[in-house]
Amino acid sequence: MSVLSYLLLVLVLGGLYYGGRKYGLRILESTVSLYLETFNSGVSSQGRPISGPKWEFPNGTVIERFLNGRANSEKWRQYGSVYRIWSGPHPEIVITTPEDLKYFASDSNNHSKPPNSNMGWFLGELLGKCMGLLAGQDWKRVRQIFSPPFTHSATVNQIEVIESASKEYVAKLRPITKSFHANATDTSGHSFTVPVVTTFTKFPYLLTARSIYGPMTEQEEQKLWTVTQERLALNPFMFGGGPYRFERSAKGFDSAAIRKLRYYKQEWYNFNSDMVQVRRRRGEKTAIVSYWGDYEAGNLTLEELLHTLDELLMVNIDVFTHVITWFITLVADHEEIKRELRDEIVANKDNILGYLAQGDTHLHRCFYESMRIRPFTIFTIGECASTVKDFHGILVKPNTQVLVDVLGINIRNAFWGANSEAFNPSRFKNIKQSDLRYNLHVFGFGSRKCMGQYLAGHIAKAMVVHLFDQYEVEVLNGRDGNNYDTDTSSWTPKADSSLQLTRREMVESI
Ligand code: HEM
Repeated sequence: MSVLSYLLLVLVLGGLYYGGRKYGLRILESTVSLYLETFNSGVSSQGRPISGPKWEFPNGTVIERFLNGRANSEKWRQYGSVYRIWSGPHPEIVITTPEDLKYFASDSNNHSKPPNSNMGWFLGELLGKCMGLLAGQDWKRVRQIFSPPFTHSATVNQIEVIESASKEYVAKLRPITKSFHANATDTSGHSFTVPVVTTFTKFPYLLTARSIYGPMTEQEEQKLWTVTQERLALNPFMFGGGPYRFERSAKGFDSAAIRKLRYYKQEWYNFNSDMVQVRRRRGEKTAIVSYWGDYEAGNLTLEELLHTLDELLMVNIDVFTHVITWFITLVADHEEIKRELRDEIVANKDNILGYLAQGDTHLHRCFYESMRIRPFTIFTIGECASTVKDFHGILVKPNTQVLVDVLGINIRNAFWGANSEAFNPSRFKNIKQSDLRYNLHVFGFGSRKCMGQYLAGHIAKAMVVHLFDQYEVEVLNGRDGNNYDTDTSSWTPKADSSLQLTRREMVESI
C-alpha cells in the first residue's frame, strides 16, 4: 500500500468515525424511523399518509408524551389533527378533535388495550394484568369484582367518614405539616406556609386506602406508606423504557432494579395478605377480604388482584395528588371564585354531607373546571379498536393504539369559546351534561370510565371545603404571571405552589 492510499484510508476511516460519533444518533433515529414507517406504520397504505414526529432513541416519543405533554401537544399540532407518535417500536395514533373522539368512541365496548399498554416488560410486571389494561370478558369479570365499594351509592355511604377525617386533618395542618417538612414555616402568629404537593399527597391517599382495607391502625398506615415509597421508586424504570422494555435486557442491564422489583412484589403480597388475615380474624367484611375471597375461589388470578390493587393505590397517588393540588391552587388564586365558594360553604353548613355529594354546586364546578384545564395526563392512556378506523382518509389498522390529546378536547375546542384557557367554573352552569360527553375528558369515556370517580370527588371536595372554611388561603409562591410552576418529579405535572394559610377565626367553623 502506497503512502498516499494509506493516508486516504485513514482519512476515510477517520471521517466515518468522526461522522458516526457526531451524527450517529441522528442516523440511527432516521433509519429506525424509516424502517418503522415502512413495516410497522399502524396505518393502511390504501389510505392517506400520516405524519408525526420522528422516532427518538431509545423509546420513540413516549417519554416526551408523559413528561412534556403540554408543550408537545402544542408542538405536534404541526402534523395535523390526526398524527402518529411512537412508544418504543409501536405506532400510536393521536386524535385531537371532539368529532374524531365521538367517531372513535362509537364502538368503545369492543375496544381493547395493547399488552402492557405498549410500555414493555417492566410495566407488565407491576400492572400488566390490572383492570385498566384488561379487555373483553376478563375486564368485565375483574371490574365486576372490584367495583362494589366504588359505586355512587357505596361512596355516598362513606362520605361521613371522609368528611370528618378531612375536617380533622385540615384543622391540624400546622402541627402535621411541621412534622413532615421543615419549610412549613410560620409567617406570623396566625399564618403559616405549606407546600401544596407534600401537604396533600399522603392524607387523600390513606383515605382511598381506607375504602379498600377499612379503618387502619397507625402501624398499618405506616407499613402501606413504606411499601408505597418502594413502589414509587420503580416508576423511573417502568416509564424509562429502553432496556426495561424486555426481560432479558433489563436483567442483564440493571440487576439492582430487578432486585427492587422483586422485593416490592413480595412486600405488596405480604402487606395485602396480612391485612386480610387481621380483618378475617375480626370478622370484618372489608373490600380487601371480598377481593381476596374471589382470588381464593378462582374468580381472580393473583396477578389480577395485586396489579389492580397497585392500580387503585400506587398509580392513582400521582393522579389524585395532581388533581387536588390544581383544585386548591386555582381556587386560592381567583378571589371572586374563592369568595363564592366560601359563601356557598357557609350556606350549606347544616347539610355538609349532601353538599359534598351534589353535582350542581359551585364547589363541583370548581372541581371539574380545574380538571378541565389541568388534566393529569395530556395524552390519554389509549385503547385500540378492533376494526379499521377511517379518520378523514387515514386508515388506522385494527389493534393500533389510539390516544386522545386532552387539550384538543378540553381547551382547543370551539365548544369552550374564546376564553377556554381561563379558570371559570361558572361556564358549566348552562351546559347540559349530555353535551359534555365528547367535549370534556376528565374521568375517561365510554365503558372504561374511571372506577374511582365518586370516591375521588368526595375526598377532593371534602378537603377543599374544610381548607377554605378554616383558613384564608393564598398562593404565596409558584405563580409567575399567568403561568404556574409544576412539580415534574413524577409523571403527572402537579401544581408546585406554596400556600399561606391564615386561620379564619372570625368565620364560624362548620
Ligand atoms: C380525581 C382523580 C382521578 C381521575 C381524574 C381519574 C381519571 C381516570 C381516567 C381518565 C381513567 C381512564 C383511563 C384510560 O384512559 O384507560 C381512569 C380509569 C380508572 N380509574 Fe381513575 N381517576 C382518578 C382517581 C381514581 C381513584 C382514587 C381510583 C381508585 C379508587 C381510580 C381507579 C380507576 C380504575 C380502576 C380505572 C380503570 C377503569 C377501567 O378500565 O374499567 N381512579 N381514571
